Amino acid sequence: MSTTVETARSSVIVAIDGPSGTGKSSTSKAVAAKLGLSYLDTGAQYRAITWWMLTNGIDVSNPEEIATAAAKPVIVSGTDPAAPTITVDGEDASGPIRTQEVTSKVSAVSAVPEVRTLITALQRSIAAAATGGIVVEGRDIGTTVLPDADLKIFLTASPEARAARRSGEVKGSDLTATREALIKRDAADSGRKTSPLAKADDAVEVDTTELTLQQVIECVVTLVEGKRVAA
Ligand SMILES: Nc1ncnc2c1ncn2[C@@H]1O[C@H](COP(=O)(O)OP(=O)(O)O)[C@@H](O)[C@H]1O
Ligand SMILES: Nc1ccn([C@H]2C[C@H](O)[C@@H](COP(=O)(O)OP(=O)(O)O)O2)c(=O)n1
Repeated sequence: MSTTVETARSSVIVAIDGPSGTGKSSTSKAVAAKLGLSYLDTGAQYRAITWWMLTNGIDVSNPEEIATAAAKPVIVSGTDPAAPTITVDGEDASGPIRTQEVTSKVSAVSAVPEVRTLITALQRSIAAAATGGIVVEGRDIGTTVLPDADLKIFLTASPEARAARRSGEVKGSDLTATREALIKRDAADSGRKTSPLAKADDAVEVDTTELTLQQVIECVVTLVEGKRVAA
């Protein structure tokens, strides 16, 4: 029997954190699909609550207003890595959560402690329900959400590489502006008081600057399989 099949049958929990554009989503989805695990994009949940705030007239520059409204939207994440979904109050939010407006406001909304408490509880319940194992990606998964994860990975890459990857996704985008926006968001996410973007002490750091996506996927699959063999 191959180790891949054995791994797929274990209920391994993998936490993948890191700043924007390091390859968390692409890597997590591919690793989960390859090993038969569920997949959770926690950034999509913070984007979803931000989108709800913006479309419901909440002043997102006012943390008290955000805190008061935080429990109102019902956010549901589908965890199939081949077709991850996200709905807010039953409505498909996968498109609207990727707009520039949401991207520019998500750090402010996700810094509010009441928002984090609610979303963290949601993430833990999804991970607990994934009896076949799960790959969860975000900013504070290894440090706060799932500190007992079987494997923690912290992806990094140079700001230049990350900006080039991100601008490659949007036709006609300005590389310098993309780089500046990434650095600004990283600073906000790393500098907030409540569970900031950080590497857990026991996380394996993988610098993806000079690696292809395929190489990163293979590296993480090998690390997951290593955990399975060691267990
Ligand atoms: N190692 C890599 N080399 C080149 N491009 C990559 C690499 N990893 C990811 N990408 C590309 O960079 C973009 C951002 O990746 P993504 O997985 O969304 O990052 P994150 O979730 O960390 O923000 C995507 O278009 C993806 O295909
Ligand atoms: N676990 C998480 C995941 C995301 N966030 C916040 C901070 C991030 O800037 C936003 C958006 O995350 P997302 O992973 O979608 O960001 P990118 O794919 O890197 O653009 O959400 C968070 O605070 N904690």
